[in-house]
Amino acid sequence: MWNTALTIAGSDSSGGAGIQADLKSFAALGVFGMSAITAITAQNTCGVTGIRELDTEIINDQIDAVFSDIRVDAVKIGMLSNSEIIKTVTAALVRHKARNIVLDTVMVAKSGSQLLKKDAIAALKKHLIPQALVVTPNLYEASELVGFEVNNQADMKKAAAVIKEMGAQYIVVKGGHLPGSACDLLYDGNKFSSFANERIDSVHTHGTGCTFSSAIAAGLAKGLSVEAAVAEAKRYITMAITHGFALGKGIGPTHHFYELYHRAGLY
Ligand SMILES: Nc1ncnc2c1ncn2[C@@H]1O[C@H](COP(=O)(O)OP(=O)(O)O)[C@@H](O)[C@H]1O
Ligand SMILES: Cc1ncc(COP(=O)(O)O)c(N)n1
Repeated sequence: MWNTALTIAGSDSSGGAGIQADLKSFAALGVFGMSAITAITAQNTCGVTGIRELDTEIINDQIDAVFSDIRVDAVKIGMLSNSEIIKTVTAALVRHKARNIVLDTVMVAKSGSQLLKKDAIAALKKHLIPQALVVTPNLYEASELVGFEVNNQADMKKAAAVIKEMGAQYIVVKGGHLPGSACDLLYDGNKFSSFANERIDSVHTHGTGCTFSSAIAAGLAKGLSVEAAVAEAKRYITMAITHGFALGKGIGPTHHFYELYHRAGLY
């Protein structure tokens, strides 16, 4: 019997981030992946050259089609683009009593393009964050959510507590953009746990946030606790960045082959 995960996110034509990174991560971690596409981006390793948001009817229909037929063990949410899409996705997830929702608060691509309209941040806070089991903001996203700068571990703790108040059950503030070790902070409302790894000196980090949040969803789909799913996702993203590669002329993608290594006893 397969464990399943649904990604609700944008498409990245270059395959490094978005829906494509999510499905690759699910497959590498042994989970059957499904998708509901919110927006199509024309994108490569150098940047985003076009965005088309899908209309909310077809977004809703994709989610309904999956839930009305298939057991969904976890849901990963990525690029949502605007507040109407946020409201549609939230309503569908509530209607279907979706479990194990991992919300990656995607706002701006590493190459600089806006993937969530600024005026949609309020909708994210009001509608979707309260439905999430785990929210995974990076430093910039955490700061946009809470309204103050998040630049160090102390700020990360303060931000996690504020996001917890918004209604999420667990918060992982990602420290990938801090100098020094790559240290993420998990907060469950009571205690903080750190997940740290040596920083990998690589420019090929296109899709790291997508990969990390999908790996958490894959762990939850397989029945792991949140702590164990975050720990496994941290190992997975570290390997995926270690083996990231120069595809194209810009920021290359992470590499997804954890399960093969794992099965071969190499990791
Ligand atoms: N150079 C790096 N070396 C090791 N881990 C990294 C590196 N960059 C990011 N990470 C890790 O990748 C995950 C995604 O983080 P981050 O890059 O901060 O997110 P985002 O893609 O949303 O900006 C986190 O677990 C973070 O610690
Ligand atoms: C469709 C889509 N979703 C998410 C990201 C964020 O990924 P990154 O921050 O690595 O650019 C992206 N670039 N494209």
